[in-house]
Amino acid sequence: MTTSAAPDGMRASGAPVVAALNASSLHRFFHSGDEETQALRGVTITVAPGEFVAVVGPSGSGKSTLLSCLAGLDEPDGGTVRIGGTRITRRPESERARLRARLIGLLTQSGNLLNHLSVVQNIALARRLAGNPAAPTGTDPLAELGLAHRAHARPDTLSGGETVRAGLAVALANDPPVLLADEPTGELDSTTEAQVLTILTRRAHRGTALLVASHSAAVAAAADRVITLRNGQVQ
Ligand SMILES: Nc1ncnc2c1ncn2[C@@H]1O[C@H](COP(=O)(O)OP(=O)(O)OP(=O)(O)O)[C@@H](O)[C@H]1O
Repeated sequence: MTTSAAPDGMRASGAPVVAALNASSLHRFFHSGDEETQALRGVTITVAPGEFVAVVGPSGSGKSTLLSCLAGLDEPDGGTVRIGGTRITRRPESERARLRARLIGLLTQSGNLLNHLSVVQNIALARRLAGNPAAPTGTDPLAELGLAHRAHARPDTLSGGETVRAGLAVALANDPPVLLADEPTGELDSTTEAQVLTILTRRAHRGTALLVASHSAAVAAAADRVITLRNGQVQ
């Protein structure tokens, strides 16, 4: 909620508000032989700091492709992605990886935990990759996620709900301004899903911009805004 009388897109001070995440006219095509799949066809979205946006749409509508492009895991064939004003597209992979480590928390369907490391070692690795070996002050993601007692567990010994929370702890290890999650609650029962959504909502209230791709009605209900993708376009 805003109490300022400043016009849209401006702070009360007159300075422009920088979107946490801005994607402009994203296109992504895949080719296989003579077949072309237009996975993204001109997708433009903006997420403000502290906003929780759900991306919904039928299977194959482009949700995972969109998240990969937003995270800099994949390079779109056209369009631009900016995180907090910093362009992440059209850069070498090494630069995209550096920016991703610093600016984006990412939870993918394949998970973001290395099985040969404990949960706490996975968090430490995420911090080293971002060039932040020390924890951000005042944050202990494991305590926040109710997972302190599983800090030294290997990921393959965790329950489904613990695995998602451990993945979130890694994604949040550097207190990123943007958190992207692909179907984070797909494997969870409704009680555990509600717990994860409470954690995500709390994060948004602390200023993190959240973009969550999901088929779940509960995720859409918890979000501030829902974007529907169909055939690679925002409806
Ligand atoms: N690497 C790839 N090579 C070829 N086609 C791909 C590739 N990745 C995605 N696609 C195609 O792009 C389209 C969008 O796929 P995407 O995985 O983004 O959809 P989605 O909305 O995430 O689906 P789901 O909800 O089932 O996960 C689909 O037609 C898919 O088959």
